[in-house]
Amino acid sequence: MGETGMAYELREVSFAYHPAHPVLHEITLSIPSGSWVSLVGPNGCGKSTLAKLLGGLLAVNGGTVDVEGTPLNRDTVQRLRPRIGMVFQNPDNQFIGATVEEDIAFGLEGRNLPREEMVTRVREYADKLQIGHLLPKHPAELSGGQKQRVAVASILAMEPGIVIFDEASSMLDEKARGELLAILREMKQSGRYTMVSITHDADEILASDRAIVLGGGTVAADLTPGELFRNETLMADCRLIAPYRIRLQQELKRRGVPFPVGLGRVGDEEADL
Ligand SMILES: Nc1ncnc2c1ncn2[C@@H]1O[C@H](COP(=O)(O)OP(=O)(O)OP(=O)(O)O)[C@@H](O)[C@H]1O
Repeated sequence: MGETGMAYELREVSFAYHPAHPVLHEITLSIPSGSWVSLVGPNGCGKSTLAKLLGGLLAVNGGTVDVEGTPLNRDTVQRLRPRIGMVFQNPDNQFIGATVEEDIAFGLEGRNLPREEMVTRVREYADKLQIGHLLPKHPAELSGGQKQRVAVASILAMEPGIVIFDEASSMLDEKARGELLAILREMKQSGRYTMVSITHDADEILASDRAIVLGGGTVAADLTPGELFRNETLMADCRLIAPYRIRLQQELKRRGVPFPVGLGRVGDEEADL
């Protein structure tokens, strides 16, 4: 039931939409069960492509993607796909049902669950995502943030071992983005999910365990969020802006001013900024 998340093992993964233009070249990478990885990099470097390979929406041209020791391929993809949830950028494109309740139930319909269990599960995940009161609503009645919470509820109701967020918060306002981040943090804390998020949001990166920087079709860097934020070249390449407190710390250090006690630091790894 995905109680501890499912691990990824990528070996020399290559992919091209057109043979003349390779996008990813021999990527080797481990994502341990229950960990949360941020995938960052310049525009067009292949983040979404890698997310689709991880989600089984695209097939590799070379190498292997193992999910919990099973290679993701034509023979296994049907079985593994329901264990891998994906949340995309545009909340409108993900709504399938006529109501929130139908939308969350939709993915469960192929599972042959007894009707009562299905209703209980829809209610359980709607409550977890604090959208229980929205169950009878039509998508047109919801805000972008509410629609993204429905998308997450629909996926979590399937009890996946892996959830991939592809710029899931980028179309949301600041409040909704904060709410989605709180959900991601809770998911991480539960230990039930392995998570991959493609994001430009510094707070989201900071909340993850590790940042993988894609560049030149391969893994250009694999480091902690603190290390990434300290690396001004990588930050600029990836068009990322560090969280405010870290920028403040850096600016004070540049000017030789000690960081004021009591302002708090962002994670232990920032101690030597
Ligand atoms: N369906 C497609 N057919 C052909 N080429 C594609 C397709 N999708 C993406 N590409 C190309 O593959 C490369 C990688 O695109 P991808 O969307 O994976 O990058 P990305 O890092 O997610 O970009 P962004 O940060 O702009 O979202 C780009 O050069 C893009 O133009």
